[in-house]
Amino acid sequence: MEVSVESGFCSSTGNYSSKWNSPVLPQTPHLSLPSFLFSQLSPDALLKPAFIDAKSGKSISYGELRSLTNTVAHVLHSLGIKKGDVVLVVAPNFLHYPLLVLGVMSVGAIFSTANPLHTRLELQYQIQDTNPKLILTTQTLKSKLDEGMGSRPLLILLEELMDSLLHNPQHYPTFNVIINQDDIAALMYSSGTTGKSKSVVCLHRNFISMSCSLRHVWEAEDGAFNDIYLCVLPLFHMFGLSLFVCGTLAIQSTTVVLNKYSLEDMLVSVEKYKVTRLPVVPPMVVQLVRLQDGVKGYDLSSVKEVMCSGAPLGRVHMERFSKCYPQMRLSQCYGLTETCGPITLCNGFSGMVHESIGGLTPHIEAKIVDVRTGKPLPPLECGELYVRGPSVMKGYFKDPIATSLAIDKEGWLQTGDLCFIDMLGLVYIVDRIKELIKYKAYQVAPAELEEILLAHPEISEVAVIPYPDEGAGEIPMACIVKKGISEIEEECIISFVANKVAPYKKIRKVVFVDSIPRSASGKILRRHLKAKALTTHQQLQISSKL
Ligand SMILES: CC(C)(COP(=O)(O)OP(=O)(O)OC[C@H]1O[C@@H](n2cnc3c(N)ncnc32)[C@H](O)[C@@H]1OP(=O)(O)O)[C@@H](O)C(=O)NCCC(=O)NCCSC(=O)/C=C/c1ccc(O)cc1
Repeated sequence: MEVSVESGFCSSTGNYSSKWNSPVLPQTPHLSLPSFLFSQLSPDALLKPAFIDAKSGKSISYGELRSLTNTVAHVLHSLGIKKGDVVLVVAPNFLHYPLLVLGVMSVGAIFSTANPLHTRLELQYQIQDTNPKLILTTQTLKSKLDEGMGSRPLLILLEELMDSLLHNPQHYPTFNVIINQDDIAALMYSSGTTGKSKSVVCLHRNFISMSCSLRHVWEAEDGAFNDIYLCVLPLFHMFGLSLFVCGTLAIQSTTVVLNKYSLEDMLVSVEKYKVTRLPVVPPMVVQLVRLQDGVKGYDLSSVKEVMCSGAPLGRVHMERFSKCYPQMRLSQCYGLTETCGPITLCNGFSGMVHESIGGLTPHIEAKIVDVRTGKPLPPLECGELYVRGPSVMKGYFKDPIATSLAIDKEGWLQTGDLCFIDMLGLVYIVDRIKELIKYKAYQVAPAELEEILLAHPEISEVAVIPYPDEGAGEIPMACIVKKGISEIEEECIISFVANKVAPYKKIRKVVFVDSIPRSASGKILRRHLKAKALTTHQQLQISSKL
């Protein structure tokens, strides 16, 4: 076999392998993510803060995290939660969020999340899909969950649960239940490459390998144990969850948790806690560049690295960022909910790797597949990125068809991203093939909005596509074919959708078209439409200015 040391490409298989040597993954079948993480705890870490609340400064040490995780497992058990039950958490970030994740997993239950911005209908869809036995939510969000639900799962307020846990500490024996690496640890939502949002089945094995891999890569950097991370990313999505539950806990560093993102709160926290590593999504980089002068009052000298992911970051923004903040390394990484966290990272590569999303992480293999022939391609040639490895999801929950479309018999996951890999093994994203809009790095599934719009009596055909936007990356735009003599206007369409979806999914632009271009099999030709809609919209803008 001819494997290039530089690129990791094997000319006989057509596969790329990671350039990292692979950390040994635990082989014992009986292992959960929490028990794995706590088994690795060094005595030095026990008194060290694992998480700090940015606003109040309250913290939770590694020792407390371990004992409270055990307490949560006992409390959930006493509430009747058993192995395999789903526990849904609907909440924004808060100090004890990771504790809940670990507590739910320790009882053998399945952790599931929802964006607190979701509407009642969106939450209902998720509840019907995964049938949780228990919902944990906040006082503010409760009303969205307890009205109009059919057979109601048990609902507990997080404020009350946390209050009783923290103010009546009890010493429980170590909770004992057999959890296998192949048991389900979490159900997280993603729309994948096509269709509506689906529940991704993540096994303990997936998260354990993610932890091993992040630890292996991050520990290669100096002073990883002393790093201070700032968590401004939502923990209810995989990017945040994987970094701050699998990654930072594995290297036993400290994470400062911000409940709600604002640029100012982020800067205050960086200065106050001397944050060294800052994982972000592109809109935050854009804001940092835009408000460069406003940033001057803050001491950001502690920041070594800004890690950006979740959506593509434009070259212009990267260059501007590097000019404004020369002391900070801006790196990109890449992952999907389906890969249970990042599968490329820039660590280990020196120099300017800005435009790349980094190299494959340990144990991850890739293939660049020619979209027409299906054949694997060598370095510098562009095709769809396929990935394989121990952190790749088991599949979509109770959806064997979607699973078989996403993962082939050899275990390759189709990412829906058009990429190439260079001679050094660095991966570059060129375009997106999948039907997906990324608004502020949140996933918006066109199919979901199209279904809502088609129910409008004055709409005969519709396609929802991404429209470029500097601040948000992309915004959802509806291309509408009106029915008969309808005179429906843009505002009507925007407000028709607005109250049915979370704010980040709103339609923010509309173009009226004569027809929706389709392939012979009836599939919407989105690429074609995107180009057409862009020009139509730009022409409209020009004529309105004249
Ligand atoms: C911090 C952001 C960048 C900006 O926040 P924001 O400006 O406050 O807006 P929100 O996102 O909170 O809210 C969206 C909209 O809802 C509005 N909103 C807000 N709260 C309200 C309210 N209570 N009432 C009504 N309106 C409201 C809010 O104003 C806003 O509207 P608009 O101003 O018109 O844009 C926020 O969008 C954000 O956290 N985005 C990141 C999303 C994210 O984590 N994405 C990753 C998904 S997981 C995945 O796909 C990939 C996994 C992955 C794995 C590994 C990797 O390496 C990489 C990736």
